[in-house]
Amino acid sequence: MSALQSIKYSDTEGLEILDQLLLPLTTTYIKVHNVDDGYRVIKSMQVRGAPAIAIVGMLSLAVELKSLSFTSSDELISRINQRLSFLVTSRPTAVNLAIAIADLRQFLQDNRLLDASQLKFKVIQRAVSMLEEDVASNKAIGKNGCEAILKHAGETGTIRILTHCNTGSLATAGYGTALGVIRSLHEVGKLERVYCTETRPYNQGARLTAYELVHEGIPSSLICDSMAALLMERKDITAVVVGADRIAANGDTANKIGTFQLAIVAKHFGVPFFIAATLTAIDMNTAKGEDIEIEFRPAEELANTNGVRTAAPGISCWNPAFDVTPASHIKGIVTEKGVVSPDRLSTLFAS
Ligand SMILES: CSC[C@@H](O)[C@@H](O)C(=O)COP(=O)(O)O
Repeated sequence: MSALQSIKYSDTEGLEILDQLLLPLTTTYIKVHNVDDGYRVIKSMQVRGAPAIAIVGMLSLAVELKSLSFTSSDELISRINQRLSFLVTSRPTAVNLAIAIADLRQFLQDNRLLDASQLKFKVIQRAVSMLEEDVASNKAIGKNGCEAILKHAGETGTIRILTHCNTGSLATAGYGTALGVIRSLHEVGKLERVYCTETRPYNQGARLTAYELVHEGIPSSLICDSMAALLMERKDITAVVVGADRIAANGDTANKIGTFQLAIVAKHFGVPFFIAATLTAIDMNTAKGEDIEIEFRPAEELANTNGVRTAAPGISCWNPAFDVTPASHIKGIVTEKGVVSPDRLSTLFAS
C-alpha cells in the first residue's frame, strides 16, 4: 500500500500538490510554479492543514526563486521579503507558515553577507528540508502520544479514540499529528477503533480523514459532529486527540471549528482531551486565545455541499473556520519533544 502524499517535490519535477477539494473521489495533482500559485492553492484549500500550508508556502517560494537570477543578495532579500509579506496573509489562524516566515526573515538577516547565488541555494535547501523534518516530528509525536494514552488507559488497554478534522498525511508532509498518534496506537496493536467526526462545514473528517483511515486499514467509524456527546456517553472513549492551528503561550488552542464543543463534552464525561502538534504550531508571541485571529470563510462553504446549494436561498451565513479551546479543557499537548500540560509549554523551548 503506497503512502498518501499531499506534497510532491523534486529538484527536476518541481512542486505538485494533491488537490484536496477533489478528494475522496478524484486524485489529481496540481503544479505550483511560484508564490502566486502557492497563495492560491492555500487560500482555496486545495492544500490545507497548518503544517502542509507552511511547507507548500515555503516550497512555492523555492520554486519561484529557482526560475530567477539575482545580481546581489540585497535584491534577492528584498524580493523574498516582499513575497513573504504576501504569502503570510493567505490563511491567518494557522501559525506554522507565519513562524516559518519569521524564521526565514531572521535567516536572511543573519546571512545577508553571502553572495546572491549562495544565499538563494540555502533558502531553497531550508524549504526542501521542511518535508523530512515534518515527517520526523510527526513520528515522534505519534510515539509520544501513543505512550501517554497507553499509560492513561492502564493494563485494560482497549483504546477508543475520537478525533476531529484532518490531521494526517494530507495535512502534513506525511504520517500526521493527531492522526499520527492514532496510527501509532494501531501499529502497536492497541487501537480498538477511532471515531472521526464529519467536521462540518467543509467535511475534512468525512472526506479526508475517513479516506486516510480506510486507505491505512485502521478500524474506524464516521460520526457527524452532533453525535459526539452520545458517543462519549455510550462508547467509553479513552481520549479525544485533535491537532492545532495555533497554540497560544498560555496553552489556549485554536483548531478546526467544533473542537471547543468536543472539549466541553469531553470534560463533562471525564474523557482526557489531547492536542497533538509540532513545536511550529506553538506561538509564544501570542499570550492567550483571545488574541488569536479567527479566519472566516466564504458563505458558500457553509451553504453549499460539493458546489450544490443545500441551505435555503437567501439565508445569511456566519462561518468561522476555527475556535479556541481554553487551556483548562486540555489534559496534554503532545509534541515531538514530549507531552506537557498546557501551563508548561515554555519548558519545550528551554535549551
Ligand atoms: C495537522 S493539521 C492541524 C490543523 O491544521 C487541523 O486540525 C485543522 O484545523 C485544519 O483546518 P483546515 O481549515 O482544513 O486547514
